[in-house]
Amino acid sequence: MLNVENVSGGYDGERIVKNIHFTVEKGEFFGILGPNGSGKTTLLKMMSGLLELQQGEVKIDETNISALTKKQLAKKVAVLPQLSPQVFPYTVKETVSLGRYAHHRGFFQTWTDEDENIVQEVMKQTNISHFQDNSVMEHSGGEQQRIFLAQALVQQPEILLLDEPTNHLDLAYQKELLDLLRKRANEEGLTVVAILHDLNLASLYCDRLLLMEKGEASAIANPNDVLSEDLINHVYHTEVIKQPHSKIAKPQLHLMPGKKSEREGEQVRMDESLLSISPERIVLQSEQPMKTVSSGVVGAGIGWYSNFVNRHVDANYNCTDHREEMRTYLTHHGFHVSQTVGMMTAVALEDNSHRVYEGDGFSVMIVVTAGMGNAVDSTRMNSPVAGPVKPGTINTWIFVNGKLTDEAYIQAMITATEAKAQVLRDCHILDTVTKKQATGTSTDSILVAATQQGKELDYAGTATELGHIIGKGVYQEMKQSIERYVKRKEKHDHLSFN
Ligand SMILES: Nc1ncnc2c1ncn2[C@@H]1O[C@H](COP(=O)(O)OP(=O)(O)OP(=O)(O)O)[C@@H](O)[C@H]1O
Repeated sequence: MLNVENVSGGYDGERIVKNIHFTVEKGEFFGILGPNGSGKTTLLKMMSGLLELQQGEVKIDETNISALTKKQLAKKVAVLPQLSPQVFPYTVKETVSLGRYAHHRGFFQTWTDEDENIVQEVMKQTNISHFQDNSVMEHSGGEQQRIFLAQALVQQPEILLLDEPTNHLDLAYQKELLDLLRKRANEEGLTVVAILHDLNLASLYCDRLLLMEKGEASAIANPNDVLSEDLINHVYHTEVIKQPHSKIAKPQLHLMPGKKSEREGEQVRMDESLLSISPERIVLQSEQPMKTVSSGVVGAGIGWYSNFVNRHVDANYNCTDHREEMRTYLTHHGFHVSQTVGMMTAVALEDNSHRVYEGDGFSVMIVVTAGMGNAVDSTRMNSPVAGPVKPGTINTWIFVNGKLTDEAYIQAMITATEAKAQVLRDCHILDTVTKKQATGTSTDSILVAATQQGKELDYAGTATELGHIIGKGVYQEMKQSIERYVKRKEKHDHLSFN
Protein backbone atom coordinates (compact mmCIF):
# COMPACT_ATOMS: atom_id res chain seq x y z
CA MET A 1 0.00 0.00 0.00
CA LEU A 2 1.23 3.47 -0.92
CA ASN A 3 0.47 6.35 1.44
CA VAL A 4 0.91 9.94 0.44
CA GLU A 5 0.39 11.79 3.71
CA ASN A 6 -0.19 15.52 3.68
CA VAL A 7 2.61 16.10 1.21
CA SER A 8 3.82 19.53 0.12
CA GLY A 9 6.86 20.45 -1.94
CA GLY A 10 8.38 22.17 -4.91
CA TYR A 11 11.59 23.77 -6.10
CA ASP A 12 13.95 26.25 -4.40
CA GLY A 13 11.73 26.57 -1.35
CA GLU A 14 8.71 27.42 -3.46
CA ARG A 15 5.63 25.38 -2.60
CA ILE A 16 4.19 23.93 -5.83
CA VAL A 17 2.32 20.92 -4.43
CA LYS A 18 0.19 21.63 -1.39
CA ASN A 19 -1.16 19.24 1.26
CA ILE A 20 -1.87 16.24 -0.94
CA HIS A 21 -3.21 13.25 0.94
CA PHE A 22 -4.28 9.88 -0.50
CA THR A 23 -3.71 6.13 -0.34
CA VAL A 24 -3.28 3.72 -3.25
CA GLU A 25 -4.12 0.07 -2.56
CA LYS A 26 -2.08 -2.86 -3.87
CA GLY A 27 -3.25 -3.71 -7.39
CA GLU A 28 -5.03 -0.40 -7.86
CA PHE A 29 -4.75 1.67 -11.06
CA PHE A 30 -4.65 5.27 -9.85
CA GLY A 31 -4.71 8.19 -12.28
CA ILE A 32 -3.46 11.73 -11.73
CA LEU A 33 -5.12 14.40 -13.86
CA GLY A 34 -4.86 18.15 -14.00
CA PRO A 35 -4.11 21.05 -16.31
CA ASN A 36 -0.56 21.91 -17.42
CA GLY A 37 1.51 23.22 -14.54
CA SER A 38 -0.88 21.95 -11.86
CA GLY A 39 1.95 20.02 -10.15
CA LYS A 40 1.40 16.44 -11.33
CA THR A 41 5.03 15.72 -12.26
CA THR A 42 6.28 17.47 -9.13
CA LEU A 43 4.04 15.21 -7.02
CA LEU A 44 5.21 12.09 -8.89
CA LYS A 45 8.85 13.09 -8.34
CA MET A 46 8.17 13.37 -4.62
CA MET A 47 6.46 9.97 -4.59
CA SER A 48 9.47 8.36 -6.29
CA GLY A 49 12.01 9.93 -3.93
CA LEU A 50 13.51 12.13 -6.66
CA LEU A 51 12.44 15.37 -5.02
CA GLU A 52 12.63 16.09 -1.30
CA LEU A 53 9.40 16.84 0.50
CA GLN A 54 8.91 20.16 2.26
CA GLN A 55 6.20 18.60 4.40
CA GLY A 56 4.50 15.23 4.92
CA GLU A 57 5.52 11.66 4.22
CA VAL A 58 5.40 9.11 1.43
CA LYS A 59 5.18 5.56 2.81
CA ILE A 60 5.22 2.14 1.22
CA ASP A 61 3.71 -0.48 3.51
CA GLU A 62 4.22 1.82 6.49
CA THR A 63 7.90 2.47 5.67
CA ASN A 64 8.89 6.05 4.87
CA ILE A 65 10.64 5.96 1.48
CA SER A 66 13.37 8.28 2.81
CA ALA A 67 14.42 5.40 5.10
CA LEU A 68 15.13 3.11 2.12
CA THR A 69 18.40 2.89 0.21
CA LYS A 70 18.30 3.64 -3.53
CA LYS A 71 18.44 -0.07 -4.32
CA GLN A 72 15.75 -0.99 -1.80
CA LEU A 73 13.53 1.72 -3.24
CA ALA A 74 14.23 0.57 -6.82
CA LYS A 75 13.01 -2.93 -5.91
CA LYS A 76 9.72 -1.45 -4.78
CA VAL A 77 9.17 1.49 -7.12
CA ALA A 78 9.89 1.88 -10.83
CA VAL A 79 9.41 5.15 -12.66
CA LEU A 80 8.64 5.83 -16.29
CA PRO A 81 9.44 9.53 -16.60
CA GLN A 82 8.32 11.82 -19.41
CA LEU A 83 10.27 10.95 -22.53
CA SER A 84 13.58 12.79 -22.59
CA PRO A 85 15.07 13.93 -25.91
CA GLN A 86 18.43 12.77 -24.58
CA VAL A 87 18.99 9.01 -24.95
CA PHE A 88 22.21 7.06 -24.73
CA PRO A 89 23.61 5.05 -27.62
CA TYR A 90 22.83 1.66 -26.07
CA THR A 91 20.97 -1.09 -27.84
CA VAL A 92 17.33 -1.64 -27.03
CA LYS A 93 18.08 -4.82 -25.09
CA GLU A 94 20.92 -3.18 -23.13
CA THR A 95 18.62 -0.31 -22.21
CA VAL A 96 15.88 -2.65 -21.04
CA SER A 97 18.40 -4.79 -19.12
CA LEU A 98 19.50 -1.77 -17.05
CA GLY A 99 16.17 -2.22 -15.24
CA ARG A 100 17.56 -5.41 -13.63
CA TYR A 101 20.14 -3.35 -11.71
CA ALA A 102 18.16 -3.36 -8.45
CA HIS A 103 18.16 -7.16 -8.42
CA HIS A 104 21.94 -7.55 -8.73
CA ARG A 105 24.01 -7.74 -5.58
CA GLY A 106 27.53 -6.82 -6.66
CA PHE A 107 28.43 -4.32 -9.34
CA PHE A 108 29.88 -7.03 -11.57
CA GLN A 109 27.37 -9.77 -10.84
CA THR A 110 26.87 -11.98 -13.83
CA TRP A 111 23.75 -11.99 -15.92
CA THR A 112 21.53 -14.93 -14.94
CA ASP A 113 19.06 -17.04 -16.94
CA GLU A 114 16.32 -15.51 -14.81
CA ASP A 115 17.39 -11.99 -15.86
CA GLU A 116 17.43 -13.07 -19.51
CA ASN A 117 13.99 -14.70 -19.29
CA ILE A 118 12.42 -11.66 -17.63
CA VAL A 119 13.94 -9.26 -20.17
CA GLN A 120 12.84 -11.42 -23.12
CA GLU A 121 9.33 -11.88 -21.72
CA VAL A 122 8.82 -8.16 -21.08
CA MET A 123 10.25 -7.20 -24.49
CA LYS A 124 7.74 -9.59 -26.03
CA GLN A 125 4.85 -8.04 -24.04
CA THR A 126 5.82 -4.52 -25.06
CA ASN A 127 6.37 -5.64 -28.66
CA ILE A 128 10.00 -4.53 -28.95
CA SER A 129 11.77 -7.93 -29.25
CA HIS A 130 12.13 -7.65 -33.00
CA PHE A 131 14.35 -4.58 -32.74
CA GLN A 132 16.24 -5.49 -29.54
CA ASP A 133 19.67 -5.21 -31.21
CA ASN A 134 19.11 -1.76 -32.69
CA SER A 135 20.35 1.41 -31.04
CA VAL A 136 17.67 3.16 -28.97
CA MET A 137 18.57 6.38 -30.78
CA GLU A 138 17.24 4.97 -34.07
CA HIS A 139 13.74 4.67 -32.72
CA SER A 140 10.71 6.91 -32.76
CA GLY A 141 9.26 8.58 -29.67
CA GLY A 142 6.54 5.95 -29.37
CA GLU A 143 9.00 3.08 -29.71
CA GLN A 144 11.32 4.66 -27.12
CA GLN A 145 8.33 4.99 -24.78
CA ARG A 146 7.79 1.22 -25.03
CA ILE A 147 11.52 0.55 -24.52
CA PHE A 148 11.58 2.59 -21.29
CA LEU A 149 8.34 1.00 -20.12
CA ALA A 150 10.01 -2.40 -20.61
CA GLN A 151 12.99 -1.14 -18.58
CA ALA A 152 10.64 -0.20 -15.73
CA LEU A 153 8.75 -3.52 -15.91
CA VAL A 154 11.89 -5.73 -15.78
CA GLN A 155 12.64 -3.98 -12.51
CA GLN A 156 9.67 -6.05 -11.20
CA PRO A 157 8.50 -3.28 -8.88
CA GLU A 158 5.53 -3.40 -6.53
CA ILE A 159 4.62 0.12 -7.59
CA LEU A 160 4.95 1.64 -11.04
CA LEU A 161 4.84 5.42 -11.40
CA LEU A 162 4.28 6.67 -14.94
CA ASP A 163 4.39 10.23 -16.24
CA GLU A 164 2.16 10.52 -19.33
CA PRO A 165 2.93 6.97 -20.53
CA THR A 166 0.63 7.17 -23.55
CA ASN A 167 2.25 10.30 -24.98
CA HIS A 168 3.83 9.56 -28.37
CA LEU A 169 1.89 6.30 -28.71
CA ASP A 170 -0.56 5.67 -31.52
CA LEU A 171 -4.09 4.55 -30.75
CA ALA A 172 -3.35 0.82 -30.81
CA TYR A 173 -0.25 1.10 -28.61
CA GLN A 174 -2.05 3.36 -26.11
CA LYS A 175 -4.64 0.63 -25.68
CA GLU A 176 -2.05 -2.14 -25.59
CA LEU A 177 0.08 -0.36 -22.98
CA LEU A 178 -2.88 0.40 -20.73
CA ASP A 179 -4.31 -3.11 -21.17
CA LEU A 180 -0.92 -4.52 -20.18
CA LEU A 181 -0.70 -2.32 -17.08
CA ARG A 182 -4.23 -3.13 -16.00
CA LYS A 183 -3.66 -6.85 -16.49
CA ARG A 184 -0.53 -6.68 -14.35
CA ALA A 185 -2.45 -4.72 -11.72
CA ASN A 186 -5.30 -7.26 -11.66
CA GLU A 187 -3.32 -10.47 -11.97
CA GLU A 188 -0.02 -9.66 -10.25
CA GLY A 189 -1.08 -6.93 -7.83
CA LEU A 190 1.11 -4.28 -9.46
CA THR A 191 0.15 -0.87 -8.12
CA VAL A 192 -0.01 1.63 -10.96
CA VAL A 193 0.01 5.41 -10.55
CA ALA A 194 -0.11 7.23 -13.88
CA ILE A 195 -0.30 10.86 -14.90
CA LEU A 196 -2.68 11.01 -17.84
CA HIS A 197 -3.82 13.89 -19.99
CA ASP A 198 -6.49 11.95 -21.83
CA LEU A 199 -9.51 12.10 -19.54
CA ASN A 200 -11.36 9.44 -21.53
CA LEU A 201 -8.52 6.93 -21.25
CA ALA A 202 -8.32 7.73 -17.53
CA SER A 203 -12.02 6.93 -17.27
CA LEU A 204 -11.61 3.62 -19.08
CA TYR A 205 -8.62 2.33 -17.14
CA CYS A 206 -8.33 3.96 -13.70
CA ASP A 207 -10.01 2.72 -10.53
CA ARG A 208 -9.72 6.15 -8.93
CA LEU A 209 -8.54 9.58 -10.01
CA LEU A 210 -6.83 12.51 -8.35
CA LEU A 211 -7.67 15.79 -10.08
CA MET A 212 -5.08 18.49 -9.35
CA GLU A 213 -5.61 22.22 -9.59
CA LYS A 214 -2.86 24.74 -8.81
CA GLY A 215 -0.95 22.20 -6.72
CA GLU A 216 -3.93 21.14 -4.66
CA ALA A 217 -6.26 18.13 -4.82
CA SER A 218 -9.49 19.32 -6.38
CA ALA A 219 -11.04 15.84 -6.16
CA ILE A 220 -10.04 12.26 -5.31
CA ALA A 221 -12.74 9.76 -6.23
CA ASN A 222 -13.90 7.24 -8.82
CA PRO A 223 -13.88 8.35 -12.48
CA ASN A 224 -17.63 8.89 -12.61
CA ASP A 225 -17.49 11.45 -9.81
CA VAL A 226 -14.26 13.17 -10.84
CA LEU A 227 -15.21 13.46 -14.50
CA SER A 228 -18.25 15.59 -13.85
CA GLU A 229 -19.03 18.35 -16.34
CA ASP A 230 -18.96 21.03 -13.62
CA LEU A 231 -15.67 19.94 -12.08
CA ILE A 232 -13.84 19.58 -15.40
CA ASN A 233 -15.27 22.86 -16.64
CA HIS A 234 -14.13 24.56 -13.42
CA VAL A 235 -10.60 23.08 -13.38
CA TYR A 236 -9.81 23.18 -17.12
CA HIS A 237 -11.99 26.21 -17.98
CA THR A 238 -13.34 24.20 -20.90
CA GLU A 239 -16.87 23.10 -21.66
CA VAL A 240 -17.29 19.33 -21.91
CA ILE A 241 -20.31 17.08 -22.33
CA LYS A 242 -20.41 13.86 -20.31
CA GLN A 243 -21.89 10.80 -21.99
CA PRO A 244 -21.82 7.11 -21.11
CA HIS A 245 -19.55 4.91 -23.21
CA SER A 246 -21.81 3.06 -25.65
CA LYS A 247 -20.57 -0.42 -24.66
CA ILE A 248 -19.33 -0.25 -21.05
CA ALA A 249 -20.35 1.54 -17.85
CA LYS A 250 -17.73 4.29 -18.01
CA PRO A 251 -18.21 7.99 -18.61
CA GLN A 252 -16.68 9.70 -21.62
CA LEU A 253 -16.25 13.43 -22.09
CA HIS A 254 -16.85 15.20 -25.37
CA LEU A 255 -15.22 18.53 -26.11
CA MET A 256 -17.38 21.30 -27.52
CA PRO A 257 -15.44 23.01 -30.32
CA GLY A 258 -15.83 26.77 -30.67
CA LYS A 259 -18.11 28.12 -33.40
CA LYS A 260 -16.65 28.10 -36.92
CA SER A 261 -18.39 31.36 -37.69
CA GLU A 262 -20.86 33.78 -36.19
CA ARG A 263 -23.57 32.33 -38.43
CA GLU A 264 -23.20 28.83 -36.99
CA GLY A 265 -26.12 27.94 -34.77
CA GLU A 266 -28.63 30.15 -36.54
CA GLN A 267 -32.04 28.62 -37.12
CA VAL A 268 -31.93 26.12 -39.97
CA ARG A 269 -34.59 25.30 -42.54
CA MET A 270 -37.02 22.49 -41.83
CA ASP A 271 -39.97 22.45 -44.18
CA GLU A 272 -41.67 20.44 -46.91
CA SER A 273 -39.25 21.70 -49.57
CA LEU A 274 -36.74 19.20 -48.12
CA LEU A 275 -39.09 16.30 -48.88
CA SER A 276 -39.22 14.44 -52.17
CA ILE A 277 -41.90 11.81 -52.69
CA SER A 278 -42.05 9.26 -55.48
CA PRO A 279 -43.70 5.83 -55.70
CA GLU A 280 -40.27 4.33 -55.04
CA ARG A 281 -39.25 6.28 -51.95
CA ILE A 282 -39.87 9.20 -49.66
CA VAL A 283 -36.70 11.15 -48.97
CA LEU A 284 -35.95 13.99 -46.63
CA GLN A 285 -32.53 15.56 -47.09
CA SER A 286 -31.59 18.14 -44.50
CA GLU A 287 -28.91 20.78 -44.99
CA GLN A 288 -27.19 19.76 -41.76
CA PRO A 289 -27.06 16.45 -39.92
CA MET A 290 -29.82 15.98 -37.36
CA LYS A 291 -29.45 14.09 -34.09
CA THR A 292 -31.65 11.08 -34.63
CA VAL A 293 -33.06 8.27 -32.55
CA SER A 294 -34.66 5.64 -34.72
CA SER A 295 -35.52 2.01 -35.31
CA GLY A 296 -34.72 2.06 -39.03
CA VAL A 297 -33.29 -0.85 -41.03
CA VAL A 298 -30.13 1.19 -41.56
CA GLY A 299 -28.90 3.90 -39.17
CA ALA A 300 -30.90 2.55 -36.23
CA GLY A 301 -30.11 3.75 -32.72
CA ILE A 302 -28.66 7.14 -31.94
CA GLY A 303 -26.64 9.10 -34.48
CA TRP A 304 -26.38 12.20 -36.64
CA TYR A 305 -27.92 11.82 -40.09
CA SER A 306 -28.89 14.09 -42.97
CA ASN A 307 -30.72 11.66 -45.27
CA PHE A 308 -33.93 9.90 -44.33
CA VAL A 309 -35.28 7.32 -46.75
CA ASN A 310 -38.57 5.42 -46.53
CA ARG A 311 -38.32 2.93 -49.35
CA HIS A 312 -41.15 1.10 -51.01
CA VAL A 313 -40.57 -2.64 -51.37
CA ASP A 314 -42.70 -5.24 -53.06
CA ALA A 315 -45.29 -7.01 -50.94
CA ASN A 316 -43.32 -10.22 -51.49
CA TYR A 317 -39.96 -8.67 -50.50
CA ASN A 318 -37.93 -11.41 -48.93
CA CYS A 319 -34.24 -11.21 -48.34
CA THR A 320 -31.88 -13.13 -46.05
CA ASP A 321 -29.90 -10.02 -45.16
CA HIS A 322 -32.24 -7.08 -45.51
CA ARG A 323 -29.82 -4.65 -43.84
CA GLU A 324 -27.09 -5.42 -46.36
CA GLU A 325 -29.57 -5.29 -49.24
CA MET A 326 -30.81 -1.90 -47.99
CA ARG A 327 -27.23 -0.57 -47.75
CA THR A 328 -26.61 -1.67 -51.34
CA TYR A 329 -29.85 0.00 -52.44
CA LEU A 330 -28.97 3.27 -50.71
CA THR A 331 -25.45 3.34 -52.13
CA HIS A 332 -26.78 2.54 -55.60
CA HIS A 333 -29.11 5.55 -55.35
CA GLY A 334 -26.39 7.93 -54.21
CA PHE A 335 -26.98 8.02 -50.46
CA HIS A 336 -23.98 7.75 -48.12
CA VAL A 337 -24.95 4.92 -45.80
CA SER A 338 -23.10 6.53 -42.88
CA GLN A 339 -25.34 9.62 -43.23
CA THR A 340 -28.63 7.86 -43.86
CA VAL A 341 -31.48 6.36 -41.89
CA GLY A 342 -33.33 3.86 -44.10
CA MET A 343 -36.74 2.29 -43.54
CA MET A 344 -38.87 0.00 -45.69
CA THR A 345 -42.57 -0.36 -46.30
CA ALA A 346 -44.78 -2.21 -48.75
CA VAL A 347 -47.57 0.35 -48.58
CA ALA A 348 -48.19 2.79 -51.45
CA LEU A 349 -46.11 5.86 -50.67
CA GLU A 350 -48.70 8.15 -52.29
CA ASP A 351 -50.83 7.40 -49.25
CA ASN A 352 -48.36 9.11 -46.92
CA SER A 353 -49.49 12.06 -44.93
CA HIS A 354 -47.21 14.89 -43.82
CA ARG A 355 -47.37 18.42 -42.49
CA VAL A 356 -45.31 21.06 -40.70
CA TYR A 357 -46.69 22.20 -37.34
CA GLU A 358 -45.51 25.52 -35.94
CA GLY A 359 -44.80 25.93 -32.22
CA ASP A 360 -43.60 28.91 -30.25
CA GLY A 361 -40.02 29.29 -31.54
CA PHE A 362 -39.80 25.81 -33.04
CA SER A 363 -41.49 23.63 -35.64
CA VAL A 364 -42.24 19.96 -36.10
CA MET A 365 -42.62 18.11 -39.39
CA ILE A 366 -44.41 14.78 -39.25
CA VAL A 367 -44.41 12.23 -42.07
CA VAL A 368 -46.34 8.97 -41.80
CA THR A 369 -46.86 5.97 -44.04
CA ALA A 370 -49.29 3.39 -42.72
CA GLY A 371 -50.39 -0.10 -43.66
CA MET A 372 -52.45 -2.43 -41.48
CA GLY A 373 -51.43 -5.85 -42.84
CA ASN A 374 -49.76 -6.84 -39.56
CA ALA A 375 -52.06 -5.04 -37.13
CA VAL A 376 -51.44 -6.39 -33.68
CA ASP A 377 -52.46 -5.89 -30.09
CA SER A 378 -49.14 -5.52 -28.24
CA THR A 379 -50.76 -6.76 -25.01
CA ARG A 380 -51.78 -10.03 -26.68
CA MET A 381 -51.37 -12.76 -24.00
CA ASN A 382 -51.63 -16.12 -25.68
CA SER A 383 -50.12 -16.21 -29.14
CA PRO A 384 -46.85 -14.40 -29.81
CA VAL A 385 -46.56 -12.65 -33.14
CA ALA A 386 -45.00 -15.17 -35.51
CA GLY A 387 -43.93 -14.93 -39.13
CA PRO A 388 -44.47 -14.83 -42.01
CA VAL A 389 -45.44 -11.18 -41.62
CA LYS A 390 -47.56 -9.65 -44.31
CA PRO A 391 -46.31 -6.37 -45.71
CA GLY A 392 -47.94 -3.46 -43.96
CA THR A 393 -46.32 -1.32 -41.40
CA ILE A 394 -46.48 2.13 -39.83
CA ASN A 395 -43.40 4.29 -40.33
CA THR A 396 -43.49 7.54 -38.37
CA TRP A 397 -41.01 10.36 -38.88
CA ILE A 398 -40.90 13.29 -36.45
CA PHE A 399 -38.48 16.13 -37.31
CA VAL A 400 -38.08 18.90 -34.78
CA ASN A 401 -36.44 22.20 -35.59
CA GLY A 402 -35.18 22.81 -32.07
CA LYS A 403 -32.74 21.59 -29.43
CA LEU A 404 -33.93 18.42 -27.68
CA THR A 405 -32.60 16.84 -24.50
CA ASP A 406 -32.23 13.04 -24.35
CA GLU A 407 -35.27 13.04 -22.12
CA ALA A 408 -37.29 14.90 -24.78
CA TYR A 409 -36.37 12.26 -27.40
CA ILE A 410 -37.71 9.52 -25.13
CA GLN A 411 -40.84 11.48 -24.29
CA ALA A 412 -41.42 12.23 -27.99
CA MET A 413 -41.43 8.47 -28.65
CA ILE A 414 -43.86 7.86 -25.78
CA THR A 415 -46.18 10.63 -26.94
CA ALA A 416 -46.10 9.43 -30.56
CA THR A 417 -46.80 5.83 -29.52
CA GLU A 418 -49.73 6.88 -27.36
CA ALA A 419 -51.12 8.85 -30.32
CA LYS A 420 -50.70 5.81 -32.57
CA ALA A 421 -52.70 3.59 -30.21
CA GLN A 422 -55.45 6.21 -30.14
CA VAL A 423 -55.59 6.44 -33.96
CA LEU A 424 -55.89 2.68 -34.29
CA ARG A 425 -58.68 2.66 -31.72
CA ASP A 426 -60.57 5.45 -33.49
CA CYS A 427 -60.07 3.73 -36.87
CA HIS A 428 -61.31 0.40 -35.42
CA ILE A 429 -58.19 -1.46 -36.49
CA LEU A 430 -58.18 -4.95 -34.97
CA ASP A 431 -55.45 -7.49 -34.27
CA THR A 432 -55.41 -9.72 -37.36
CA VAL A 433 -55.42 -12.91 -35.22
CA THR A 434 -57.28 -12.17 -31.96
CA LYS A 435 -59.65 -9.59 -33.46
CA LYS A 436 -59.11 -7.44 -30.38
CA GLN A 437 -58.20 -3.76 -30.56
CA ALA A 438 -54.81 -3.34 -32.32
CA THR A 439 -52.18 -0.98 -30.88
CA GLY A 440 -49.81 -0.95 -33.86
CA THR A 441 -48.35 -3.34 -36.42
CA SER A 442 -45.66 -5.92 -35.74
CA THR A 443 -43.03 -4.15 -37.87
CA ASP A 444 -43.51 -0.45 -37.06
CA SER A 445 -40.57 1.95 -37.19
CA ILE A 446 -40.18 5.41 -35.74
CA LEU A 447 -37.63 8.16 -35.89
CA VAL A 448 -37.29 11.36 -33.94
CA ALA A 449 -34.72 13.75 -35.42
CA ALA A 450 -33.87 17.25 -34.28
CA THR A 451 -31.73 19.98 -35.81
CA GLN A 452 -30.30 20.70 -32.31
CA GLN A 453 -30.37 24.40 -33.23
CA GLY A 454 -32.61 27.16 -31.94
CA LYS A 455 -35.01 26.82 -29.04
CA GLU A 456 -34.12 24.50 -26.15
CA LEU A 457 -36.88 21.94 -25.72
CA ASP A 458 -36.27 20.02 -22.52
CA TYR A 459 -39.43 17.91 -22.53
CA ALA A 460 -41.81 16.38 -25.06
CA GLY A 461 -44.46 14.90 -22.77
CA THR A 462 -48.11 15.80 -23.31
CA ALA A 463 -47.89 18.59 -20.72
CA THR A 464 -45.63 20.59 -23.05
CA GLU A 465 -46.33 22.44 -26.28
CA LEU A 466 -43.90 20.16 -28.13
CA GLY A 467 -45.62 17.05 -26.73
CA HIS A 468 -49.00 18.47 -27.61
CA ILE A 469 -47.91 19.09 -31.21
CA ILE A 470 -46.37 15.63 -31.54
CA GLY A 471 -49.46 13.94 -30.10
CA LYS A 472 -51.87 15.93 -32.24
CA GLY A 473 -49.67 15.85 -35.35
CA VAL A 474 -48.97 12.10 -35.24
CA TYR A 475 -52.67 11.48 -34.67
CA GLN A 476 -53.75 13.62 -37.63
CA GLU A 477 -51.12 12.44 -40.13
CA MET A 478 -51.46 8.79 -39.16
CA LYS A 479 -55.25 8.88 -39.31
CA GLN A 480 -55.09 10.47 -42.74
CA SER A 481 -52.61 7.89 -43.95
CA ILE A 482 -54.62 4.96 -42.56
CA GLU A 483 -57.79 6.26 -44.15
CA ARG A 484 -56.01 6.48 -47.51
CA TYR A 485 -54.63 2.96 -47.03
CA VAL A 486 -58.05 1.57 -46.14
CA LYS A 487 -59.67 3.30 -49.11
CA ARG A 488 -57.06 1.90 -51.50
CA LYS A 489 -57.45 -1.58 -50.01
CA GLU A 490 -61.23 -1.48 -50.31
CA LYS A 491 -60.90 -0.42 -53.93
CA HIS A 492 -58.36 -3.16 -54.59
CA ASP A 493 -60.46 -5.84 -52.82
CA HIS A 494 -63.49 -4.69 -54.74
CA LEU A 495 -61.61 -4.92 -58.05
CA SER A 496 -60.19 -8.36 -57.20
CA PHE A 497 -63.62 -9.52 -56.15
CA ASN A 498 -65.04 -8.46 -59.48
N1 LIG B 1 12.79 21.87 -12.08
C1 LIG B 1 11.96 22.88 -11.82
N2 LIG B 1 12.41 24.02 -11.25
C2 LIG B 1 11.56 25.03 -10.95
N3 LIG B 1 10.24 25.01 -11.22
C3 LIG B 1 9.73 23.92 -11.79
C4 LIG B 1 10.57 22.80 -12.12
N4 LIG B 1 9.78 21.84 -12.68
C5 LIG B 1 8.53 22.36 -12.71
N5 LIG B 1 8.49 23.57 -12.17
C6 LIG B 1 7.30 24.43 -12.01
O1 LIG B 1 6.36 23.76 -11.18
C7 LIG B 1 5.03 23.94 -11.64
C8 LIG B 1 4.36 22.59 -11.79
O2 LIG B 1 5.06 21.86 -12.77
P1 LIG B 1 4.77 20.32 -13.04
O3 LIG B 1 5.74 19.86 -14.06
O4 LIG B 1 4.72 19.59 -11.76
O5 LIG B 1 3.30 20.43 -13.64
P2 LIG B 1 2.46 19.33 -14.42
O6 LIG B 1 1.10 19.34 -13.82
O7 LIG B 1 3.17 18.03 -14.44
O8 LIG B 1 2.40 20.00 -15.86
P3 LIG B 1 2.32 19.36 -17.35
O9 LIG B 1 0.94 18.86 -17.53
O10 LIG B 1 2.58 20.55 -18.21
O11 LIG B 1 3.37 18.30 -17.46
C9 LIG B 1 5.15 24.72 -12.95
O12 LIG B 1 4.81 26.05 -12.70
C10 LIG B 1 6.60 24.59 -13.34
O13 LIG B 1 7.05 25.73 -13.99
